[in-house]
Amino acid sequence: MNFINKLSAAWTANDSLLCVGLDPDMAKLPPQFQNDPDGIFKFCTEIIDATADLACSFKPQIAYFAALGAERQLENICSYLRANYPHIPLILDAKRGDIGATARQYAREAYDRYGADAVTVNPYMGSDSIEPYMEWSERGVIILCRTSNAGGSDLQFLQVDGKPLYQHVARLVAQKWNSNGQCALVVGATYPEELAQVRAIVGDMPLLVPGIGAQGGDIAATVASGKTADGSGMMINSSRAILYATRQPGEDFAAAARRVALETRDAINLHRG
Ligand SMILES: O=c1ccn([C@@H]2O[C@H](COP(=O)(O)O)[C@@H](O)[C@H]2O)c(=O)[nH]1
Repeated sequence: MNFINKLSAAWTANDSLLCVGLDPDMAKLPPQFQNDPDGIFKFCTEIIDATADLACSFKPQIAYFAALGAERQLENICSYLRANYPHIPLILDAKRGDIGATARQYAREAYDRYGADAVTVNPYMGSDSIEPYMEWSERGVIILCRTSNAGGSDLQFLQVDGKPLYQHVARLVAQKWNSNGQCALVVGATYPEELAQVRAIVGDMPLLVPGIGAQGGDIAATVASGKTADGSGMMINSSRAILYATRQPGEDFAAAARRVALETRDAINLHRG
């Protein structure tokens, strides 16, 4: 099954637009994992087991693994996801961007090494930097459009022919790059007005929407701005707010993660119509 169909099936199966982000920060892990050479794997797989029935996707952010030399643990987490939850899309958040020959290696890393259903990429280097990913025609290519950080405005808001650059990216992807129907866009929940603009440009294209939870994006405004006519169309990501949800010392981290994932999934669903 291709990425878009798998995502659509997961929206329905789990009645969820929630993407659970896997950003394991060693300093924030429960103490039992901190000196364990397999601690990141154990932490992430417990989070996955606790939230898998509430999520439409999982999104490991590669920097949290690479910074610690923990790529092997990321490989094992991806294998675990594919073996135990093959119906839930795995999105590798890598934000890659390079010339075609190098991009092909990044695509191999995401799709072959990690077995990701989709990978995030940066559009700044243009179409030939994106084309290698398209050769994996069943996999998704998720392109940065209007990112959730304040500094995203420095370039993404530059006016080009009377429109902000992020709108040109949305139009370019929807009208040209998405010829095989495998593209999605990243649009931050912190900018609901721009999210609505992107939705108007791209029709039903899926959007990866980070920025709720720790970044403070408003769930009601996000859903109202980004949903498609059938009340879906988004993978709304929350990472730290779920991973580090314990409120009291001694509280079980996985149970706390499940509690927040459930609250978030249900808060999103309240506004889907
Ligand atoms: O515009 C973007 C693109 C990607 N991200 C990534 O999403 C998560 C957000 O984590 P939280 O803890 O929920 O804030 C993280 O992996 C970012 O690298 C983003 O935030 N904004």
